Amino acid sequence: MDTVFTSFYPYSHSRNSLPSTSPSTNDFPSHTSLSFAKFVFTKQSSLRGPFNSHSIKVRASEDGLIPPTDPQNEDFILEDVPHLTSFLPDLPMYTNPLKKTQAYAIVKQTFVSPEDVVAHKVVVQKESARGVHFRRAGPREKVFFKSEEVRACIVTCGGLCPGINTVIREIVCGLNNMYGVEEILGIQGGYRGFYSKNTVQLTPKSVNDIHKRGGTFLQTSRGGHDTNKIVDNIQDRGINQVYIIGGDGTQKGAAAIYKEVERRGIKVAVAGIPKTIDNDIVVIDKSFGFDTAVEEAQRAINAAHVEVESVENGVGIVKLMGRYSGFIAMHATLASRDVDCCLIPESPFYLEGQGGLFEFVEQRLKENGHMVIVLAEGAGQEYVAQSFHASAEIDASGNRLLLDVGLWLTQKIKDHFTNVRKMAINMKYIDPTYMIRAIPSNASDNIYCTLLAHSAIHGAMAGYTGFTVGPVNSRHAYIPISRVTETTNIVKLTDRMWARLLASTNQPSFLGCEAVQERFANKMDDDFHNLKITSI
Ligand SMILES: Nc1ncnc2c1ncn2[C@@H]1O[C@H](COP(=O)(O)OP(=O)(O)OP(=O)(O)O)[C@@H](O)[C@H]1O
Ligand SMILES: O=P(O)(O)OC[C@H]1O[C@](O)(CO)[C@@H](O)[C@@H]1O
Ligand SMILES: [Mg+2]
Repeated sequence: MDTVFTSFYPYSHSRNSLPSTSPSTNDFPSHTSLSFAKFVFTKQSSLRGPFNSHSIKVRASEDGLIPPTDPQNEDFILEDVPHLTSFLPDLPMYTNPLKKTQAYAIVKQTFVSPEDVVAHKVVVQKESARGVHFRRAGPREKVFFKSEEVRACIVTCGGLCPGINTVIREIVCGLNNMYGVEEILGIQGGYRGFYSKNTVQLTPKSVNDIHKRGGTFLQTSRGGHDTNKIVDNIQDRGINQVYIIGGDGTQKGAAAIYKEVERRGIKVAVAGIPKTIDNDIVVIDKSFGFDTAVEEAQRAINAAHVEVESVENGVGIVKLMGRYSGFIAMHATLASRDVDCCLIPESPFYLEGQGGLFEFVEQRLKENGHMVIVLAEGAGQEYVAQSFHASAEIDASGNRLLLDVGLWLTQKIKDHFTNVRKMAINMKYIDPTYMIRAIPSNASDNIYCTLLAHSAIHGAMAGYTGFTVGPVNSRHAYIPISRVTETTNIVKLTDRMWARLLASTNQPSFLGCEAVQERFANKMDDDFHNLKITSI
């Protein structure tokens, strides 16, 4: 049976208290300097997901490496992030200047222990395996950049999201105030800005109040990722820390940049900060700006409710963002209490017949005289495509462009009640799509953005690269980029949250129809997401 060894400590216990002379020699273990690292092991059969580049896989018998016998650590997995020393083994390291800064002068425990890890799953049973862990984010005692040597850049890609400007501001202010970094460049207009636009110099002064505005101070774009041109540009400009803010597509781009940097063997730390209004990035608890968007969605839902309760047989439809993941719609519905029915991409629905949407609308109109439907933009796309005979279009990044399910549903309900039921209804369709993401972040998202920015800075300064930061069970962690791009976060219909929504709205689950049941059965397995994407 294969045994998997994972490097656990960047340096051994005895080496944690390194002399404060700087630069010190690098004693980071490379993949081969196994004697410095403590290993934990697990049986390969118990592993889920791919290994990142910092996991070490060896056959004990082939390599003659016998793991320390530690029954306590059996089944403990560290999904570690790459480090610059894995391809630049002789990099010098320095004492972290943080302790000398105003902010951290009296902090009791300034540095995160290299032993600190964050558990992926916190609900366990007595007999559970210890499972997957990520390296805890935060400042390290030793850094791999001298402050005056750092030349950082920030880029924002993909769609907007509340809080992007806060992240930009806090990267600039954090680098400057905590590490004394002066050279920070803004890459304008997304990935293509690396090679097609001039950079802007970012200072704490120039970004001082950008967090009060929505959007991105640096502008954004889709498409235009050309890895070679980007890395050429990074080299030409002497950039050695790259902070990349964006969604799943952006993180894939960040992984490609990291790999090319590693191939060229240049000292450049690549840090990803996950951004997605749809909350569709896996592993992390929640994406920044999500709460703000849900809050803003309340205004649209409230408007719909006011409109429909003021007329006879009022039916309100509110369309919210959510390409493949219905989190915004689900959370906005749960928060509002004015919503009668929530339709999301993950949950199939049908219109006609017993247990269908038309029947439910009629029932609610009879009971209450009005009703509100919240609709995620990605819901029911296959029906809309059939009705409109539309061909698939994609954006510059290759994302499928969605058809307007809100308009489609509005028309379907109108037709049904006017022509079939001969019943007058008052339809109100509200489409606040961009309004919920084009606003500044709320108070809690602002704090969250600050933590993300700081975690990214500490990680890059400590020499980590090819990582994404984010909270895992409320603790910020460094997560290998590949881990957050391999799959997409979707609402699991089998989880209690969706059951809570159904229990709150008392809407039909739409499982009465045979065709839906068949699709639902397919969706229940882990491949649901892939099935969904290809089927629409
Ligand atoms: N597989 C990939 N490899 C390299 N770059 C990619 C990849 N997918 C997307 N990108 C690049 O990442 C950038 C953003 O991608 P995309 O438009 O899909 O937005 P996103 O980051 O997923 O954000 P959002 O959640 O707002 O859609 C684009 O410039 C695109 O070219
Ligand atoms: O900004 P664009 O290109 O119109 O894209 C909108 C899409 O971006 C997102 O906000 C994030 O992926 C989706 O919810 C939405 O479908
Ligand atoms: Mg995306």
